[in-house]
Amino acid sequence: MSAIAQWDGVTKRYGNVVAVRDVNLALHPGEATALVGHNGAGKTTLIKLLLGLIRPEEGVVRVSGIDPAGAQGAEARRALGFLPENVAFHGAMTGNELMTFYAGLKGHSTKRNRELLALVGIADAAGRRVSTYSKGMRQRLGIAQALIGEPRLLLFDEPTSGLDPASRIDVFNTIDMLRGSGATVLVSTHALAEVENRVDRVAVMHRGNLLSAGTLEDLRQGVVPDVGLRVRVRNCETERLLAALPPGIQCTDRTEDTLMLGVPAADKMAALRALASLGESVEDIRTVTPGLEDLYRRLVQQEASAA
Ligand SMILES: Nc1ncnc2c1ncn2[C@@H]1O[C@H](COP(=O)(O)OP(=O)(O)OP(=O)(O)O)[C@@H](O)[C@H]1O
Repeated sequence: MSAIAQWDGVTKRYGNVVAVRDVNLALHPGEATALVGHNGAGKTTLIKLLLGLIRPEEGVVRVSGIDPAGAQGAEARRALGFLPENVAFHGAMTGNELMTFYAGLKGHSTKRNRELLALVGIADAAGRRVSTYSKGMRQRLGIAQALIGEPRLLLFDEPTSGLDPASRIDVFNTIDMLRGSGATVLVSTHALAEVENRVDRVAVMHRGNLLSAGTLEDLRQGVVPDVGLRVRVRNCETERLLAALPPGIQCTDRTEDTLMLGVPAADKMAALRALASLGESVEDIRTVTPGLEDLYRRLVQQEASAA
């Protein structure tokens, strides 16, 4: 599948600070990708590079095959919709006026503006000054302006920061809808649990390095080759059970009545049989699939211990 956007061997420095280092990443048509990482990890820098606002010191950035900071950058940017991290609008203008303004800036017709405002749920407030909007409504307006001109690639920089739970769900529903309509979406976010089932791929940034990129399953394979088992133990017999575990089973965490075990995937059935043979001390066994928060934490830990 050819990429709609890509960073090839990209390094960007601000003075002595290496904001992103040798990043290789591609966005594929029709897919939603979450860009996750701590504050200062380099997420916004990657987005600014795609927008052509900054140039890399090393490597190549392409949007639809075009250098977005080059002579044909304006053409590449026409395919982009962007929601900045801190969306700020002139409070004296109405939603309608702002949409007209942004359509003019982008060189697109205003014909679909009303439809876009309805899509994000603020059509009724379109005639009101933006200074009367709540934070969530401003964010919705930000999404509506990003959708002007039906961009094929949408870049959302922390679209849910500062929003209440209902508005956060709405934002992710909109992302789902865009993805369903065939758009490519890159969403930079700290909301790992919220995003995990809403995107096709995840790219994990840490201190300017891309630690991992792929589907959640790719991340799981790369980070946790073991199967996780949560074993509930009767009568606080954890010590006895630990001593009786066959080799190859690692205890990763424990409480008085629960053991978290890691088992190589190939040995899962053998491990389950061994646990079952320990008799009534074992009250319950559940396999545990690590979520994005867990995977992210482990990736960062791995990086820290390798450094
Ligand atoms: N204009 C700039 N001048 C100097 N340093 C910068 C500039 N922009 C970003 N940086 C630095 O580059 C690094 C990456 O910043 P970036 O904004 O890309 O991170 P981020 O992952 O988007 O962070 P956050 O989640 O806080 O928005 C940080 O160390 C930041 O301080």
